[in-house]
Amino acid sequence: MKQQRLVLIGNGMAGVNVIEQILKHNKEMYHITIIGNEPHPNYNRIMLSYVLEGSKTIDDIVLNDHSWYKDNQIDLQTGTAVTHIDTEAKKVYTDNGSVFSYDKAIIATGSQPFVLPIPGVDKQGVIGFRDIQDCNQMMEAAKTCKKAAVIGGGLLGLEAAKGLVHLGMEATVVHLGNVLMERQLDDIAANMLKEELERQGIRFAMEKQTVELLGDERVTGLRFADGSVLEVDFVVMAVGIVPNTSVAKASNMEVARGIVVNDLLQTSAPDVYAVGECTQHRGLCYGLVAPLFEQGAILAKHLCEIETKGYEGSVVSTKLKISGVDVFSAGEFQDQADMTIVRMQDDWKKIYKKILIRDNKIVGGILFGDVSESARLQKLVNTQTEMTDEVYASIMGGGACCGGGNQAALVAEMSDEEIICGCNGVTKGSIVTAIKEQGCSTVDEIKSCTGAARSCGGCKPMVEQVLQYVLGDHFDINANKQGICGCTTLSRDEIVAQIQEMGLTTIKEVMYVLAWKNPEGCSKCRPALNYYLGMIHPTTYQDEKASRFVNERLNANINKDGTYTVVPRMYGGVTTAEDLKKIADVAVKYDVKMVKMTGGQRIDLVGVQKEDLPKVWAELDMPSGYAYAKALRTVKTCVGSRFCRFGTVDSIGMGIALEKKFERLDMPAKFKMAVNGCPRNCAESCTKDIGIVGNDGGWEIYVGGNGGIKARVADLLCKVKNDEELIEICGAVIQYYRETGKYLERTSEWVERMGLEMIHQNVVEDVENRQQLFARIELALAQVQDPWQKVLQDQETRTKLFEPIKVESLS
Ligand SMILES: Cc1cc2nc3c(=O)[nH]c(=O)nc-3n(C[C@H](O)[C@H](O)[C@H](O)COP(=O)(O)OP(=O)(O)OC[C@H]3O[C@@H](n4cnc5c(N)ncnc54)[C@H](O)[C@@H]3O)c2cc1C
Ligand SMILES: NC(=O)c1ccc[n+]([C@@H]2O[C@H](COP(=O)([O-])OP(=O)(O)OC[C@H]3O[C@@H](n4cnc5c(N)ncnc54)[C@H](O)[C@@H]3O)[C@@H](O)[C@H]2O)c1
Ligand code: SF4
Ligand code: FES
Repeated sequence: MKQQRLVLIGNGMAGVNVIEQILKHNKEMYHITIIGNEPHPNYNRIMLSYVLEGSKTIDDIVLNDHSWYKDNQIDLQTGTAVTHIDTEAKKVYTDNGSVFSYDKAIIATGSQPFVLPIPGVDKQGVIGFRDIQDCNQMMEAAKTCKKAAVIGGGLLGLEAAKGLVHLGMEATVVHLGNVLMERQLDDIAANMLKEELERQGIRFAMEKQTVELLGDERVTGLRFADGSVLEVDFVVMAVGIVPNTSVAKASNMEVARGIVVNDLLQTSAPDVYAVGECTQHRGLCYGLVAPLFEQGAILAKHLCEIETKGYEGSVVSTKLKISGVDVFSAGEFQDQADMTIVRMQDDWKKIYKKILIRDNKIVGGILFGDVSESARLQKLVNTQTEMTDEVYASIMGGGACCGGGNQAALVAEMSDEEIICGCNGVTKGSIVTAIKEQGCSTVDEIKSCTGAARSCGGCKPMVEQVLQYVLGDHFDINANKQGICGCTTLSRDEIVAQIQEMGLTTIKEVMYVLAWKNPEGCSKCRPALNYYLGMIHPTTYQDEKASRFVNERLNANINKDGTYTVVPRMYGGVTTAEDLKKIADVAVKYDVKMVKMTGGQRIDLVGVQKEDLPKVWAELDMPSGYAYAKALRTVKTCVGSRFCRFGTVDSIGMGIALEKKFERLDMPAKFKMAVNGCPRNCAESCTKDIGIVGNDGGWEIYVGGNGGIKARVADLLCKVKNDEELIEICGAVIQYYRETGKYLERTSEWVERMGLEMIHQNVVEDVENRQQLFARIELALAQVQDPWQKVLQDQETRTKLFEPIKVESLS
């Protein structure tokens, strides 16, 4: 049979998903041309929020690279905009003069950001957030701009604001109404959300109508209807979207808000279909991916001449993609007179759950703080399931309901066409096929085979349920589990729990009792176990030097030429003429190759021979700077109130006090601090594990900053009024990190994993818990001793570790 020519206009998520499905149904039926005006191959637009937030790169979000088009003999035209279609001659015209004939055409041109019709929107520094180019522009702007306004407190605006805060900008969300995400949340959930986002550093200007963007060429501020002004140097417009209908309009097709389509996604022109955000179906335009995939599944079948029932519309659900903030909303969300509402609000744990019931059928729901049942709630809303005691118990918690059994029943009832992974449009049927025909037996295998669970991860519990449903007893939920290394399938938390519960005291014992595959362990698990055991048993554990990395064994940093670097401590970055003299004398005497200032305000003696290390340390007679250790490295300070005219507090004094207090203690990874005398932040608190800034007569405490390979701006944890509280909270944060961090996990990752809220709850709000953490860190600190003092007093260690091996001459 002769191949028909299929032209897809728009190389985005909805259109390419249709093509993927057509290729699955019938690879031979069409010769396919895809015309897209972006310069990139198809990518996952929803992941742009993660790119901005820094947890993904552009490469990570490409869905189909150029080889996919080539392998499927698809003619891809990038950077090409379609101008119009001659629907009688069946030709597609583009802005570069090329023309493509078709038998069938699909318009999938998506939407564009709505731009407020106010003066100044065309100034430099004002953008929407829709594509890779916008994302790149925001990342570039963050290098020079300081203050951003995000107009619009919907899903996009909030995700953009969080991304900008991550990039180091001060971001204010300017919102028209008095509640955020008013299309998905009721007042209670919206207020909880706002509080949480404020804690994460986002600022809000609520009930503000922007009437003008100020500035000459470049934006300098926003003027509001009430006359007030917000000074900014960058603006992101996130006030909604408008379907891209220009191609359809120029081709005389029926267009309302979107391109009008029927249940088979047919437009008013013969053989021209439309799918995705550009469409209007039964009066509705959608702005989320799940409905677009549902439309796509139907269109692909129809184009492959497979019988299908038409598209009847979708019940939408949303999940905000901001780490540490769990919000989910599905279906209806505002109380109505004809509804019964089930509501649970826990202000202490910051959890809110609401189920909306009409005629005893579940028609909507909101989850905040605990979204573990989101997939289930979504399904209940989609199928308008009857409310029962069991459903109540499983969603609201506290009941003995066996969620698993019900989940299984839910999965069994789902049709093959139902979408399990909303982000990637993966149906139950595709997952079942991947299990039955491609032998997938773990979530990871399903992920790489079908794409399910590869974006927000919200569908993972449902994917597990499908695996359980198809494989029955053969499904091993633990098969997905990644142990801390190849020697075990146990996670960090499981190992720590077992050490505590079973009272395990040595590395060997842990490996034996917990059935390590490799009885000797490996270079990954041995140092980790050494750390966990030391952290759990601070007074009794005998540190196993042999299980530490070489730098820590020798208390010095090894260089690539086999020499070592010596870094003496300089508390708070302050030194004395006497110490400088000693450093100079040692450098001359031991022929040190380089004397270098470090970024942490101290001095590196680079290029010391191994055998000279004990002598160098003895002559320096200064404390070790721990530059080799997974422990507190430096506390960087600014001049502060002692000399600086802006200084509001004694940052040097506090820096020295903190460094003396918390030095030498083992932590999961290296740890850096900084103390600043005012918000000018000369000592860069924002990139430190704990950063402290003097402000308003007190201190601000920031956590989770990192200036290294994966830069992250620290989050404001809290503000305190006095020095004692500051030291206690810092101690509690460090101990909480020591007790819950994974070995080698920096606080930047730890804060993301735990969530700022959880850390705040444990070290700030719960005063009793904070004091207990502080008591435990005091106990651990009481055991530490300068390692070089120990070595200098121990001739056996000196000989074993540092003296050259003498080779006896045989002659
Ligand atoms: C930052 C961000 C985060 C999001 N997060 C989520 C989320 O978490 N969950 C969710 O469900 N949804 C989310 N969305 C919405 C989701 O991305 C869209 O619903 C989805 O991408 C729409 O798919 P589409 O194919 O209809 O449009 P698009 O993906 O926009 O694709 C349309 C393509 O057509 C091209 N085009 C337009 N006109 C022409 C022309 N004349 N000629 C050629 N090409 C043209 C466009 O450049 C574009 O590449 C997010 C959107 C953004 C911007
Ligand atoms: N996690 C997700 O699911 C996700 C993430 C990002 C984007 N999206 C989708 O992308 C699309 C665009 O998102 P969006 O947030 O721009 O759209 P939206 O329509 O959901 O929200 C726009 C917000 O801007 C506010 N607003 C309108 N005019 C304003 C004004 N003059 N000043 C201040 N605020 C004003 C509205 O009250 C509304 O809350 C939507 O379809 C959304 O669903 C989804
Ligand atoms: S942070 Fe403030 S107090 Fe410290 S040196 Fe800079 S300007 Fe002075
Ligand atoms: S629903 Fe987001 S990854 Fe599946």
